[in-house]
Amino acid sequence: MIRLQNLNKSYKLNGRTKVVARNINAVFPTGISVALLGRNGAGKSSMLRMISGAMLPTSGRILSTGTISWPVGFSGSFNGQLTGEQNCRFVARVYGVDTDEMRDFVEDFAELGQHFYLPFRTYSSGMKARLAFGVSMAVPFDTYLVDEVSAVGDAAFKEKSNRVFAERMSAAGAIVVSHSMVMLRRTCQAGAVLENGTLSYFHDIEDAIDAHLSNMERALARG
Ligand SMILES: Nc1ncnc2c1ncn2[C@@H]1O[C@H](COP(=O)(O)OP(=O)(O)OP(=O)(O)O)[C@@H](O)[C@H]1O
Repeated sequence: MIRLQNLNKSYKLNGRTKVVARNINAVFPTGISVALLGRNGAGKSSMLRMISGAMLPTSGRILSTGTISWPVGFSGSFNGQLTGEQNCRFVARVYGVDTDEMRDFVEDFAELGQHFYLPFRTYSSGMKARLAFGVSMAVPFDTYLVDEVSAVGDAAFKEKSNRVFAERMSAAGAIVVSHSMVMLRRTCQAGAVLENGTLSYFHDIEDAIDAHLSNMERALARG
């Protein structure tokens, strides 16, 4: 369970204040995949960054009874001088995963060939994304945070990514940000809608999508 307690977050930019969380109190239950919906700029990525611990709220707390991933597919923490394989081993040690198992899983999943043994800085963006997705899936978290990663690669690779993610979801939960309702319907049972700093939680993904679409229509009508 992830509990947001009196959560506030605002940014100050060029003398203007943007509020993305206004005294939010909410619970994301354990073992459920929740879509995080909201219009562009509503604060979805900010919310995921706060839940992952990468960014602090302005005030309030986020409490969790289980482990939470970094945003799935995020490759910003890899060391460019280390090979893909060495980065894997490093992450395995940090998260207490068997290093050989992690290496074998990621090598097989990411399909990087010899690049797996070359420095990460030499990778194409697709290779980086494949390594990052593989490493994310190799660590068993209670909740995975997913920010708009439509799987990279060809159709077969996408199919494999979806399959592995679905396997992880059988024993874990997720908070998923995506503008694709197809992807969210496929992945999530529940939904939370962020609008003007307020978060509304819906146990049924369809109710969340309805609320989100209504917000979009209202915004369009306002111009
Ligand atoms: N570091 C920052 N400094 C100032 N403003 C920021 C910062 N990060 C985000 N913002 C602003 O906060 C708001 C929310 O951004 P965020 O990326 O969390 O929204 P989002 O819902 O994920 O958007 P999108 O759907 O467009 O990806 C936006 O108006 C953005 O410009």
